Amino acid sequence: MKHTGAAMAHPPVIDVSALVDARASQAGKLGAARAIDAAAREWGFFYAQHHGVDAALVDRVVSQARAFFALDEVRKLRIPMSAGGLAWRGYFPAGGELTSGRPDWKEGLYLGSELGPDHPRVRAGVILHGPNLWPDLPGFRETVLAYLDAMSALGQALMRGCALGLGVPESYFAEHDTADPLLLLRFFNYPTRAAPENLDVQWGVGEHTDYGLLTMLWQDDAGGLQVRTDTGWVDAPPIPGTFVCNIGDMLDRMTGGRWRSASHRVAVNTSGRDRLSIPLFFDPDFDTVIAPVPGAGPGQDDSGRRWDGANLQSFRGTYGEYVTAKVGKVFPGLKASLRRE
Ligand SMILES: O=C(O)CCC(=O)C(=O)O
Ligand SMILES: [Fe+2]
Repeated sequence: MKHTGAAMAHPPVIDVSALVDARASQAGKLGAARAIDAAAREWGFFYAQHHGVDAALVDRVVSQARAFFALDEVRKLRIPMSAGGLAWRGYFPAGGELTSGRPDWKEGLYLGSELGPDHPRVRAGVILHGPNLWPDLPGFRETVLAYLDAMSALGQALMRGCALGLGVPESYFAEHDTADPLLLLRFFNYPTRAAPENLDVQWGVGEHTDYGLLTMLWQDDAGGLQVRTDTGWVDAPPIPGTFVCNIGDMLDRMTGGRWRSASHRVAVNTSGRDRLSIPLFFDPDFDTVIAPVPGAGPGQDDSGRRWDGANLQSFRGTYGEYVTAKVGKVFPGLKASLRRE
């Protein structure tokens, strides 16, 4: 796909206020929806501006994330991912995640919807479902849970725009895929200190696509996120007050490839200070059978252009099946615990 008009230096910034404001006009909603459709086709990425998420809440989340990473490693490792089990929660140190087969030079804390031991899916041992592992920091839990709620509402609003952009009723995704969305939240810190020489590190995060519907990312001002386009890699620089949003594999699949689940990566941090990023993955209900949106064309084999060499358009099954196959590759240690089940 060619970029129209003047070449854009980065994915477009879209005013999404009409999608979050209940009093907005239909024309306003359609304007935002068309902009999302164009960006999703051309880039698979856009910046959401005027998104309505309380800036003070975002500041509190950022402060909590910084406070967590500032703890010494021994304290961070009091909540290791190995203690999170199948729920996929907790802390991993730099070098512990292999996004594209090599260790990423980042440390992270995995969080998500808080589900107690009596929740049916937790009882049944369904992966990605369970309680969080909370660090011992005042206000951490309340802040994260409030942020999950606010971002879930934004995710639903953006999905209404996605539906309108695809020419289906605005409630389409809420009715078919996101009545009970899978929400995963990650705090990442990309250290300035160099990786040890014996570790085969090339990226902060290696090239990959996201698995689900829509990712909404807060990033600090250090930079380093890059997006793959038809003509090469392009920076997605920090823009204050926005979330970087990108289309995941499931929206690519459901639109028959009309929308791009674009490859992206993060360069090793050379900014001279640690880089903080906070992606929120807004994904389909675990048990939803992934089906094409009405009017979507037949998907064509896209294995030739995909980073993982997989033909995404041939995927059939539930989102749970898709994501289960993916996560084991990223954390080999947890895959082993999965096999024991
Ligand atoms: O940290 C970032 O900027 C991007 C992280 C990312 O792509 C991911 O976690 O899927
Ligand atoms: Fe990603």
